[in-house]
Amino acid sequence: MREKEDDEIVGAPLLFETKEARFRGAYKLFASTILVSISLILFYRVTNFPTATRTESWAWIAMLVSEILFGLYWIITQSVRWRIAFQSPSKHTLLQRYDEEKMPAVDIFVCTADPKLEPPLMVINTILSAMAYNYPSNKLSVYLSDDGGSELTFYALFKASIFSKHWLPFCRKFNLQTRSPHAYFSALNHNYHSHHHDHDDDFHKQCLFIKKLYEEMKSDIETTLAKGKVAHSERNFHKGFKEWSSKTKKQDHHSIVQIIIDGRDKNAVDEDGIQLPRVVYVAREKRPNYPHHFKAGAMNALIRVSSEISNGPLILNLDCDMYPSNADTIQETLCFFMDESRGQNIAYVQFPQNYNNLTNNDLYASSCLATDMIELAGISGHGAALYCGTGCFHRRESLSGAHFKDYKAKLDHIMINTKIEDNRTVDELNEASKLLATCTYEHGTLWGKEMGLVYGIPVEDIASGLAITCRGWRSIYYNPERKAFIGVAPTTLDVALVQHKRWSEGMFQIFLSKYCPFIYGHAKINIGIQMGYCVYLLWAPLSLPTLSYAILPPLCFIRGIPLFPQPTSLWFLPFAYAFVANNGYSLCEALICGSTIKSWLNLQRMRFIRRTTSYFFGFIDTITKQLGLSQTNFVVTDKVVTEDVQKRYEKEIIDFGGCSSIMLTMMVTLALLNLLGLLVGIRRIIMGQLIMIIQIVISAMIVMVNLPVYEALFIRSDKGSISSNVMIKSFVLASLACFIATFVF
Ligand SMILES: O=c1ccn([C@@H]2O[C@H](COP(=O)(O)OP(=O)(O)O[C@H]3O[C@H](CO)[C@@H](O)[C@H](O)[C@H]3O)[C@@H](O)[C@H]2O)c(=O)[nH]1
Ligand SMILES: [Mn+2]
Repeated sequence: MREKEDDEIVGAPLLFETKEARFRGAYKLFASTILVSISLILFYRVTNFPTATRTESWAWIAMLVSEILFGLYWIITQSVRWRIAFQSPSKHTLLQRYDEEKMPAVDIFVCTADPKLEPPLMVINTILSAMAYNYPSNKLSVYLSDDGGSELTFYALFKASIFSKHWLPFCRKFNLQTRSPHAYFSALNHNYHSHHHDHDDDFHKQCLFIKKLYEEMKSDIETTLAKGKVAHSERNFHKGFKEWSSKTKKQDHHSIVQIIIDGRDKNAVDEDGIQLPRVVYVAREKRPNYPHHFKAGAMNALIRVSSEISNGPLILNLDCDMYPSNADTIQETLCFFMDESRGQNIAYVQFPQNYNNLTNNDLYASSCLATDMIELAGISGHGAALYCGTGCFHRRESLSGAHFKDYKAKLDHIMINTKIEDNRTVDELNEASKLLATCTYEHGTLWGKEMGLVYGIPVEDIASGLAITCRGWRSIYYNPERKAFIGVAPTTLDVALVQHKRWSEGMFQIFLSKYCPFIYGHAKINIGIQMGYCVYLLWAPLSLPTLSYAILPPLCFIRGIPLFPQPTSLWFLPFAYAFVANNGYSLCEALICGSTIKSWLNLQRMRFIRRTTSYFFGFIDTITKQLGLSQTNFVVTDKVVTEDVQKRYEKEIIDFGGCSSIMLTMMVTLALLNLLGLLVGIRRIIMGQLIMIIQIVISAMIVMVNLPVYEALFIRSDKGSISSNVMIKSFVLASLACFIATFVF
């Protein structure tokens, strides 16, 4: 019987196809020329070592070390450009081959951490779009993990569960693609007339009605939020509110599990009489003396709680600010997992992160187009994907810690639903689940080590993905034409830098920990994957060569020390080539990926600022943590913006407001130093010291990138500009550096 089934599948269309990018040969040729120029640069450094003064020798050594580091990093980045793989799933083949009965149940996890930083309205928009997936609702369960332990969030979720009774039928009836009410209504406001339902009277009426319901819910939630507590009259509508008392605090409360919509309840239906998906609120127990392991802890509690309630074999993990924006994503993803010949060893399918609030030229370079279209697909070419914490579908088994070989031994079926009929009441299920979400539950277990997400690293996602890959699983990166998930990008420099500091720090921590891909992955994953991971893990140390390139050239101008060859010398060529080829290539890559020249320039600015601030302080903090001087933290990014900030953001004016003063001081000091260097350098060139030309170009580039910094220092006076306090500090520091360079060394 079994054989016959296999026979039928042989020769049948595949559920997904993998294609490799073209022109790889040409690229390899081009990359080799850069490699040659890098080697020549290093050769030049070693053979032309200056011995005249000690200062000169030290400066030279610093340049040599920086160039070695840049060179090594460049080699690492080649791994993700070697074998770029694009995936194309075939939803139609899937639907032809499997009927709904055979499809696996999907548990969707949404994490939120604080009702002030992450507005409940945003959270429920994500929940509502997840509930509205075009998928049999008896197979969908949506879990909200609330690390804020807030009744305000619970209230919003409860309200959303009522609104969903209208929203879901509406989405179905008019086959909406965007199923986040907020996103849908905002888009509708912008281009109502271009909407194809324009003349449809029925649509028009219903749309107005639903919109009114949404507005009412929104205003209820906002009023409650403003009051800071749920009104007495409202509390009577759900017994779940009893879980909160005046003593409940964010970091000190018992575990709360409330099934708000019970997927088995025949009365839990929408306006069309169709079953609603299950909705569960979870706030794991928090106590002051117990570490809660941030998002990783929340995810692990959800894995356990959901296994008790629905136990879907597939898990979709979302941040509260990432809403599903394509109703068919689950089916597309199933093409990978359910492919008969290649699906069994896939642990997870990761989608890229997209944002709906980017400015025309992506002011803070949040979109990472080249990363999404090329680099991540480049790791995929080696058979793995980076798990990025959101927009990722996991096989429950692999996420929970199974090794592929054990899994294979256990079952050779494609995803099957293992949940057996459960006759327990909602209250019984709530109580049973609560026990899985207590502070002590994990004591003496392998949770956070070999089971679930890994603890102790602020980018729990990357480390966990790596651990899963090393357990023998493959993973897929899929970047579909129509965006699958859309989130919120930072709208101030501060948030952008804090986020990158956490990332660079967490990733470097992975590199230094036992999870270092070269060691942990040795003999388990191929070298392409090991290197691919390191493209990101090494952001923090990359700050050091960047800083020396930003500091030494201007200081050496002042002293009159040349660091690069004469423009008339042949040695000038490899430097010039490496510079032009790298930047030219990066620009082409960006343009091919659909970016504009201006966005590319913004990316260069943000890269410079990130490397010299976020990554540098990330580096320092990682080192102090290694020495045991401080502890891991997870600074949740603020997703709320004031009108003032929003206006500046829309006008693409950099908002320096709120920036940590140490990061700002660093930024301004470097900007001033290079401005000064440039002026002195120009004087030297005029005096005929042509040898300074490369140094001048470097400083000139840094000055160009920093134009908005000078503007914020000397011209602007709005709230997003730089305070005089920081300006004075930076002036003193920059002058001190010049003074030391001139007189001390
Ligand atoms: O104690 C915590 C802290 C955070 N979160 C949630 O984690 C998510 C990510 O937090 P956010 O502040 O938005 O961080 P980002 O920098 O935007 O997140 C990126 O980086 C994180 C790792 O640093 C990944 O976990 C995320 O998926 C990825 O989107 C949010 O949904 C939070 O609610 C928790 O549930 N509990
Ligand atoms: Mn986020």
